[in-house]
Amino acid sequence: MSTAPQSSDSNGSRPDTVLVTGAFGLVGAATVRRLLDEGYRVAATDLDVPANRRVARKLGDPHLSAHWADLTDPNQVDDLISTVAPTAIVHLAGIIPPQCYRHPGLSRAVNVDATASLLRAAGNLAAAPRFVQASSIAVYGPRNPHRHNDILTPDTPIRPVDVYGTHKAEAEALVRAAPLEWVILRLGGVMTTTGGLAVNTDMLHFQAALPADGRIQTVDVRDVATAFAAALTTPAVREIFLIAGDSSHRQQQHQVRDSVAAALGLIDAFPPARPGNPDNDEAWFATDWVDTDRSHRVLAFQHHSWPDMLDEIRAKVGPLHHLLRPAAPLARVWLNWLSPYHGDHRTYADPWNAIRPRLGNSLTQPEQH
Ligand SMILES: Nc1nc2c(ncn2[C@@H]2O[C@H](COP(=O)(O)OP(=O)(O)O[C@H]3O[C@H](CO)[C@@H](O)[C@H](O)[C@@H]3O)[C@@H](O)[C@H]2O)c(=O)[nH]1
Repeated sequence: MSTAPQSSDSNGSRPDTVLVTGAFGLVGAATVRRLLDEGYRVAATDLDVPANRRVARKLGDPHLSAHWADLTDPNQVDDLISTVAPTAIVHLAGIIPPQCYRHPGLSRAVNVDATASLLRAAGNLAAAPRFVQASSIAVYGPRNPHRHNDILTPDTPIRPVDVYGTHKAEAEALVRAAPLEWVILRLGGVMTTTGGLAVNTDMLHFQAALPADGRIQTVDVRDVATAFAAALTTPAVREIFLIAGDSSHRQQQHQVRDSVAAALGLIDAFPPARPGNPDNDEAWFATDWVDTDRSHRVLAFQHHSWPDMLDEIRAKVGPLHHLLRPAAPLARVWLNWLSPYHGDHRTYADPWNAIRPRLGNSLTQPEQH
């Protein structure tokens, strides 16, 4: 059905068939594209929904096979693994914020239990595949920039407090205990220049809750894909890597959304966001700047700076920019209304409590106010 992938370089053997889970999501589609471009045979699995079928059709490639499966069903996982018999697995399937807050049970089923099923089924193969796990900076928990002068490293103690970070930390523990070669990538704020970010009212509500001055290190999804591809052959196994963009990606939350909106033509569309409370270490979101020296040295993935991403967005929007510009004041009124702080005149952001009425309790650990 397909030609054999190119042979390996001197660093290690190149996996024949790579199974990518969550293959038609934001990171998944970019990773599948990258692996196909590098000559891999890719077995892509995701939920059988129209949006995923559309992405699969767009990616269409003789070296790509789509396998529709619900990974929360251990029988479907067993069938998938025995059918594909992958030589490596890139495990991206996940439920991310804010959906995981609305559906904490589903989040556990996908982010933790499905990981356990995949590891168990992979362990039953004659040759255990390498397992590359998508994790997140969220495992470190809330980060008050007024308290922490340091940046995150793989050795910074984890302290997840929300559903997402807690489930990702549990999944990491399962992967680390498994008797196979593993690599864990903890991702920063993944961004794209081509659409594909799930921007909906829940997301805008959630974004508005975040402290304006919270630190976040963004990264282009294509660079994330490069990191996952490199993790398939790196000799540095049983290691955790932090994946974020170069120093131009070290930003505050408000800078990310304001600069993307401006690049789209929606200048000043976002009402001013609230600052975080310097005296409350818990009332911050679980993002920060990270040390990428080692990950970049080993995985060589940083190629798209933040200014370059904004230039690309501007170029793609083109003349539509002029049409969007007059819409900015209207967008501002709507976004103000969507904010969880609408009509509340306190000074500081209080993200976990602010999103609770709409999205439910996002915490697994009690806050210490
Ligand atoms: N097969 C299968 N796929 C699932 C399941 N649940 C979710 N998925 C798929 O998992 C994909 C997740 O993609 P997105 O929602 O677009 O998220 P992402 O931004 O690509 O998230 C990636 O990065 C996160 C860190 O930033 C990771 O936490 C996440 O696991 C993923 O790698 C989607 O295509 C979704 O259909 C399931 O039960 N079975």
